[in-house]
Amino acid sequence: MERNIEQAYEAARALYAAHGIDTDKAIERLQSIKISVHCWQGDDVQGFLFRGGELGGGLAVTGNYPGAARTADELRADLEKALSLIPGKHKVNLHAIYADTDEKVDLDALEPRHFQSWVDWAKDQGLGLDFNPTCFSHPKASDGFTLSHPDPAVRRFWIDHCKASRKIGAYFGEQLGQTCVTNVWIPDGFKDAPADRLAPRIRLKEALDEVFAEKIDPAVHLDAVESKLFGIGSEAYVVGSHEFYMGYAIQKGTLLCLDAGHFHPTESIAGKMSALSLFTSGLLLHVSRPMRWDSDHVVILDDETQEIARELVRCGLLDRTHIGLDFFDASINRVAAWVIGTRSTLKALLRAMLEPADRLKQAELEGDYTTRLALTEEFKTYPFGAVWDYYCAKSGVPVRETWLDEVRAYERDVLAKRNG
Ligand SMILES: C[C@H](O)[C@H](O)[C@@H](O)C(=O)CO
Ligand SMILES: [Mn+2]
Repeated sequence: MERNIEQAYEAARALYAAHGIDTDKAIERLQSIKISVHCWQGDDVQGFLFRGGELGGGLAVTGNYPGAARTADELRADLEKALSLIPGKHKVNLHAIYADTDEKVDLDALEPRHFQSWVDWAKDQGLGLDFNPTCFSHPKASDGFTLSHPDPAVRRFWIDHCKASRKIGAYFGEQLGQTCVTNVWIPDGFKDAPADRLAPRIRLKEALDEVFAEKIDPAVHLDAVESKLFGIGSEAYVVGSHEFYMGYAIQKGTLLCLDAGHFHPTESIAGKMSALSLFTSGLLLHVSRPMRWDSDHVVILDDETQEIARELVRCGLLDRTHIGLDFFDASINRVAAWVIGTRSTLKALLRAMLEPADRLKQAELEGDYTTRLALTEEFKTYPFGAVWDYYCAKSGVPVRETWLDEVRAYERDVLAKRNG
């Protein structure tokens, strides 16, 4: 390790130690945290099952940066490159459309064997896997409804797909010895004001009950449900709203997924976590960056991400929260997008671990809001960057922006050679 990195770390360690904050312990803790890195940033949510099809479900990816992965091998190579530039051991989050098979198989007939190459790769790389049924970008979802569809035959198809997805998730968990979270998100909703808000929700509840009917060992597999306020084409009404899934998760014991882009623009998921922790079995986060709407921008170290990390640390939620990423930006290098989003999320967590949380809570209890505000502000310029640099160096990944050179070299040698 470079001497100046060590020296800066020693100075930072002393500054934090003066407040009773152990930087070595914070690093150790950060090292144990797994971020679930979403595969779909690598190919603009295309997948491999129905290549060339339109992206559905009201999702939109803008940009035409060259080098998107076209095959599972390319996507894995890109993920490997990104993960080699991120400290720690993490998970990869797959959607069902990322099945790696030559068979012509529809979503309702998917089996674990269609994902064997992913499992072998994850084993080899020491990674965990998470999973998602893909309830969009399919002819049976073209009218905007899946699990809550009024036609029982269409509903049946999506129920069977979600059941198949849980089996695949359970296989991941068994094979990899790491709990797999399978998250159900559906786009169902109306563009304009519905005449009946209740009936689709009754159908969705019944469909989910059937999907989750088979019990799976929670050590290998956990279910999550993800709400959304609105989507493109479902501006007026979304069947799986926050209230719907909050109720469902609490009643049925599934994880509740909070996507940072799925609420009103001024509504923060950080503000919800403490309350939900009292009533849910756990949370899944989709850390994302909405800009004016659910635009899925790459996560950065902004106030919202910092506040999410703070809540995880200060409320002691790290052990029961699964942290996933969800963004897709095709206007920049896609490997860089993963690196920026994941490193920023980890930085936010480290920074939160290096705050004088006990002191702040004590000041608050005593009604000393002056100290609370003063310390909060002063700690923003404490040298957490020196601790982060040291952690990166110690983990054998590039320090500061030097990772970009590696991405540029990969772009030149690999990504630029892909066309079509
Ligand atoms: C690919 C989607 O982003 C993802 O499945 C879902 O989590 C979502 O956030 C939809 O807006
Ligand atoms: Mn999401």
